[in-house]
Amino acid sequence: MKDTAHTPNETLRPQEPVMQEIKTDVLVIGAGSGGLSFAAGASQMGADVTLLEGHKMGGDCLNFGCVPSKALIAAGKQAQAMRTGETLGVTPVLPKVSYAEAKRHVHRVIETIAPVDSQERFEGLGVRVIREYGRFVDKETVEAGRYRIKARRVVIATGSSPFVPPIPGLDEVPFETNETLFDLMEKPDHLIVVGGGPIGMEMAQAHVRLGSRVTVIEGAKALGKDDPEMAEVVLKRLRKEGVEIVEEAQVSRVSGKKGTITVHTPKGDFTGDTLLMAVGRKANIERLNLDAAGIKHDRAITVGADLRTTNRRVYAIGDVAGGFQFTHVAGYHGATVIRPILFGLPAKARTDHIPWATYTDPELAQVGLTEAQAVERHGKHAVEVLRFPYHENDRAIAEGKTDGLIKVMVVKGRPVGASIAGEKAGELIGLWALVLANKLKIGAVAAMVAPYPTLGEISKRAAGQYYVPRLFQSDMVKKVVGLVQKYLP
Ligand SMILES: Cc1cc2nc3c(=O)[nH]c(=O)nc-3n(C[C@H](O)[C@H](O)[C@H](O)COP(=O)(O)OP(=O)(O)OC[C@H]3O[C@@H](n4cnc5c(N)ncnc54)[C@H](O)[C@@H]3O)c2cc1C
Ligand SMILES: NC(=O)c1ccc[n+]([C@@H]2O[C@H](COP(=O)([O-])OP(=O)(O)OC[C@H]3O[C@@H](n4cnc5c(N)ncnc54)[C@H](O)[C@@H]3O)[C@@H](O)[C@H]2O)c1
Repeated sequence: MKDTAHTPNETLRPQEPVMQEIKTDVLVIGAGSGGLSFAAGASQMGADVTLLEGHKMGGDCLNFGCVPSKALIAAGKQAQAMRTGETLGVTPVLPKVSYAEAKRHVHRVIETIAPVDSQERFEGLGVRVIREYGRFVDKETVEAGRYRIKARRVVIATGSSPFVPPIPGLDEVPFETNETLFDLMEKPDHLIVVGGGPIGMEMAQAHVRLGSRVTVIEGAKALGKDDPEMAEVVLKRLRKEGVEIVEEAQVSRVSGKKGTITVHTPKGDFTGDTLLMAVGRKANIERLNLDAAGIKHDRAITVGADLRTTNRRVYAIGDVAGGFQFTHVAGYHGATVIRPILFGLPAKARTDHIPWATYTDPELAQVGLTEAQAVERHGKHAVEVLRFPYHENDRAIAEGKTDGLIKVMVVKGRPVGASIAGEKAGELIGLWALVLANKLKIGAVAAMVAPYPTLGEISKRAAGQYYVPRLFQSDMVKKVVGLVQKYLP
């Protein structure tokens, strides 16, 4: 026998990995929308940045979220365009849909965008990228694989994962989440979606358009985070396209097996061949060992408006910080913490100017307060609600996209919120996000000249409503005009 020089103890124990120490200005944990935004900015401004990613570069948005969902929605939109158009003189046809090809489109879109979020790109920017999960071992040290990292500041950007509720029977049936759905290559015959939030409704419409039967089971109200009047515009269209939407139907039990799955609710039992769970998110905090670093958390990490945790050296941004869960919010958080971390200057993240959009057709978009929130915050008498419908917009009429409306909530001449349901609502809300971000008066929008004929004119027309009672229904204005006309040469 060869070599018996080691002790018996050593033979039993695998060799300890040699820990490599790293000292860095900033350690970023998580390479999703938030972590990457921060890392790109901080490294280009001269900071020594180390970035940990345990799974895929780009995080949820690129791999399992915004990007694949919008790509699949695009396939559904194309199929729907072929089914419609009779009123425009174009004979509709029944589209031949290859679900697998639509999914290949999804994967190609991810691959096309992936280089922007890649390890190579970030290393090119000077970021030290380590492909490991990180966990705190004390207040200023994080371990990741064979690395022990000490950082002056830490940014936690570990995002969120699909929340799977403890519904009886769910552990015994196969189900999809946003992490598996985009790899499913076989078209569901009957997709049961549990959860009528943005994920559920976007995927419900994409699937019904691609030829699946779809039932959405919602425990409360579908699209319940939006203004109900605006949400109804979308729900009406989805129902018209064949999506069955069952509201106030909290799922009590799930039963069945692969291919035949039944969801039991107080409103009845619903059976399909594929189940998608889309009932919200849970923050990715389990692996972080937050207690070792003195970082307070409940379901998400506790932060103040400055995005600082209870450990003063550590910040939390994006989905893991609770609050709004959107890619643009994660990016905004990343940009916000650049100031304190790189320059030692104070910075606070605002929430009053954050827009969001749900990419159903028609789209649903919001910034600031909804009508109900504005009334609750400012009182019924202080809030003026300006409205304008799509069916009075010439471009919408020309294109046959007349479902929808805009509502703008104004307090003392300043918009505090805007809601749009209709064609390209996600694009149109940008103007109102600018207004709210800069606390502009409604007059700024009324003074804008919008090109004719554009959907964007709905914003100007809504703003114009502010002046209708003040100019067109005012006895005083009429008196002044009468007087001036009397003496004007
Ligand atoms: C189906 C779907 C559609 C969506 N559509 C939109 C949309 O259209 N528009 C929009 O604005 N938002 C959308 N979102 C939300 C958006 O994806 C998230 O808000 C965004 O990705 C959050 O970014 P983040 O940086 O906080 O986290 P993530 O993007 O989730 O990134 C976190 C990263 O951290 C990594 N990580 C976790 N723990 C550790 C650890 N301990 N160590 C190292 N790495 C770790 C993860 O692997 C992940 O890569 C959608 C979400 C879903 C699920
Ligand atoms: N277009 C976008 O920007 C976009 C798209 C998708 C997701 N997202 C982000 O991802 C987040 C998560 O989306 P989501 O749709 O999973 O969550 P969500 O929390 O917005 O909606 C989940 C829905 O599931 C319902 N629900 C919960 N438990 C249930 C049960 N047992 N039975 C029946 N219904 C139940 C809730 O009442 C709720 O309406 C969103 O809040 C959003 O921030 C954004």
